[in-house]
Amino acid sequence: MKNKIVTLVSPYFAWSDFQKTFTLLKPFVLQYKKAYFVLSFILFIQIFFTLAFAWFFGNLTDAAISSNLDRIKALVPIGVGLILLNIITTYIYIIYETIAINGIKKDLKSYLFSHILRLPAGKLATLESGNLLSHFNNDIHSIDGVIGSSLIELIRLPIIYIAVFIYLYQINPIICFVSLIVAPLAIGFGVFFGLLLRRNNRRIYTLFGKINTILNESFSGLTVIRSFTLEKLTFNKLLKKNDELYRLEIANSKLRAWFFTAGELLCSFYFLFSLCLGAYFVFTGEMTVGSLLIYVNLVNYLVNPLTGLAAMWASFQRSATAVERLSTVLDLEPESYGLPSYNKAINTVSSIRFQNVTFGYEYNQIIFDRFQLEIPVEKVVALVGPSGAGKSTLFNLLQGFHKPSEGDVFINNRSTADYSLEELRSAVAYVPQETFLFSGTIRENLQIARPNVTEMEITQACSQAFLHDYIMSLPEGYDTKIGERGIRLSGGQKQRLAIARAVLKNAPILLLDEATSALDSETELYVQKALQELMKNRTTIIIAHRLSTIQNADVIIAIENGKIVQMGSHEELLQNKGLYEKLYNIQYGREKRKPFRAVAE
Ligand SMILES: Nc1ncnc2c1ncn2[C@@H]1O[C@H](COP(=O)(O)OP(=O)(O)OP(=O)(O)O)[C@@H](O)[C@H]1O
Repeated sequence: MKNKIVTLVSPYFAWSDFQKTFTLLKPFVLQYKKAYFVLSFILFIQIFFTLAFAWFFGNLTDAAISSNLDRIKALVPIGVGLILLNIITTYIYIIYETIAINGIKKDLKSYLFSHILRLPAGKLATLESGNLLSHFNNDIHSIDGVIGSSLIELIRLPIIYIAVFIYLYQINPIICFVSLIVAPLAIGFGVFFGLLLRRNNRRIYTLFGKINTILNESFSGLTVIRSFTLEKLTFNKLLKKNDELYRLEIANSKLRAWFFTAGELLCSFYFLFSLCLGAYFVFTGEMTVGSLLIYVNLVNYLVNPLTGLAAMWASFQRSATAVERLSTVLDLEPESYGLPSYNKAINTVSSIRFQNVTFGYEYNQIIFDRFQLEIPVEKVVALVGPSGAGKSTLFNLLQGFHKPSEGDVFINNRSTADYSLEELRSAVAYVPQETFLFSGTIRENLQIARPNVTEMEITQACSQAFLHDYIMSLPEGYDTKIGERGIRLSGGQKQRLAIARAVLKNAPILLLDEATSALDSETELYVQKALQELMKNRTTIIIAHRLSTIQNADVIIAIENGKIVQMGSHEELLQNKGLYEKLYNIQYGREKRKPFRAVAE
């Protein structure tokens, strides 16, 4: 039986929830301890006001009934003073509460973003982009339950309950004791509804994430949606989730309505009961009318704190769900302590070596098994092989995006694990298959290559990438906006912009992931020329999809299933009947050998 109850309750209530929530938020809350100190101080003043106002009304009533004008005259300035002080403290309270809550949210947002930026590629790949956005847009905004007024209420409500209880006990102990009977009922209600709300909130937050993912994917994959006429399907997918969310929100509001109605009912009955009992005591002469007024003013504080605590519990459950979701990201170990920034510590490269590298992205997956490769420095090395052979994985290992489970990658006879991430990545210029452009101007997209690039370096790099003339033909030149809201660059122009970025980065190692899409021969020629300039005096590794582009490579390495099966020059490999010749024949056919050699001189 006991185990059954534990199993039933544990999804809703776990001590670890409290621990997790407070451990995660503690450092952020401590940053604003001054604000919390002011809020706590005001809290005590407000408790004093609550009692003082009740005392004021009661005494004023008694003074009026006994026609004591002097007493009335003495009480009026006290009432005015209390009102003024109350206004001032309320004002200060609002300001400091905003400072604390928004400050914590701001810090948490920055911390979360920097944490995500520092996560290893493998772990980041497991997180959905929609969920990541949802952490910023929904989860962080839902932590009020543990950092805002609810936290203050947690302190205020028990204190106000005790203070009012003691004060009213002096006036009439019997009515006070009735509140003790109501207390367990009020707390029970709150806990029950709070737990139900928690279950719904979990589902709601998961749906927020899913909806964000659908939206995110739809906007970035709009072309695919259109060409496969997936509009209706995508719309229905969103519609389904949206309906589900709507139903859950309605269910949530019904729960909240039940909860508040039950609380209200309890308070009203208790109020009515105490009023009748009080009226009876006035009738028997055991209480004055003024005392009854004090009672009427304060009696709600004997039940409200209890239902209030329950409401706070419900709000806590909401926040705990949000924290639970945030901790799925924050619990992941980042790969560096600080945020990497450009740091060119490796100026020249004397050796690059993969030594006994064993690696798989997932547990039990083996892509490389004791892989050995020495990359000749300041040469052009081309990697060829069928899809899935492991070419991109070699790039990932060299840049430290993933770490080998055994063995090591060495640069200048030093393990890449011993370089900081910023040293390692600043030594590599990577030209990906698809160039990513940030929204902003052409200049801004080039400036990201390295800090403090000069105007002259930018124009030189663009000239070297055969892009300068085109940029200058645009009305706003280098200030032309590109990216989401700007002009669209063609595939070849994007590639050349990526090459210009690599020229500006001026790193000793160049990694080129050749674009699979074929360019027209003129653009191809420009891209090839730009690349040849870029490759001078650098150690270049190219993943070649179109074999036409690598005939001049110093070494071609053919990889299959994570193993080197051939190595040599274009001519050497063509003469051997092996993987390279097979790939070459698939792409060009024997009869087309001649035109192949004419490209990109
Ligand atoms: N993030 C990942 N998680 C799990 N497996 C992966 C991941 N990335 C790649 N793989 C797997 O690793 C293997 C090697 O992939 P890799 O991308 O290195 O091949 P490739 O030779 O570059 O292929 P392509 O020429 O098609 O780009 C493949 O079987 C692929 O499915």
